[in-house]
Amino acid sequence: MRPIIGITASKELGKDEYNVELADTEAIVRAGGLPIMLPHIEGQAELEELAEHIDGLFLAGGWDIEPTLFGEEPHPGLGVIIPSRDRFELELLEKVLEKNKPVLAICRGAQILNIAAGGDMYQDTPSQLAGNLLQHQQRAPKEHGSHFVEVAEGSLLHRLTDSLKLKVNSRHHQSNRHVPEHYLVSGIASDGVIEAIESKEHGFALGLQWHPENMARAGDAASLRIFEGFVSACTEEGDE
Ligand SMILES: NCCCC(=O)O
Repeated sequence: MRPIIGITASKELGKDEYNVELADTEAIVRAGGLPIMLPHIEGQAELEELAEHIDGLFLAGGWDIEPTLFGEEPHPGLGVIIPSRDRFELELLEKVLEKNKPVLAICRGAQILNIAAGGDMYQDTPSQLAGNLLQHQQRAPKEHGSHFVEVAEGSLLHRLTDSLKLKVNSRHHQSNRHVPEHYLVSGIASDGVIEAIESKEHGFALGLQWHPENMARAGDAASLRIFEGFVSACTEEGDE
């Protein structure tokens, strides 16, 4: 059986509808998984059942994150937030990780993964992180790899991609700041921006600041391997 992979839905401010990116569903299907969209439901019993039904969780990209979730008030550079989505993702993530089911978290998802773990983040990286930053909101096409990421040797990301240096796309203004001890920073850009984190305690809980779903669409080998590794981990978990 193909593993069922829940993709957390995105939502536009003021619109009563959910959406998911085609690139996310396509990358999961191409890797052998069955994607389903997860609306922002509430209720501990409902979330528990949802976590039980899915074989893996894909935390998709999207809007900014409510800063009080990591003990801060809003910075002037904070963008749109959708508190119902933050709440839903954090609660579901906790239940999925409790069950040691695989999690692949993209961009905003990598930030949610870190907040759930007890870390914090820059609300607006360009105005909060000193130094010469790279361009993290590329003007190149979505699938274009525009800067490099140094990958930690022996990490899950290394094993998945078989590479210690990846060229990645970049579309974010927020980023992870402090990452707790039980997580590994497994990818970093040359300006110090954290590009990948992974749990040391779970089989597969990986957060990527870039968008491999767009690069996979264009046939990028490392991105395809990330999705294949994720779906394969979801398959193994489902077979237990
Ligand atoms: N924080 C939401 C993800 C996108 C961004 O960081 O700009």
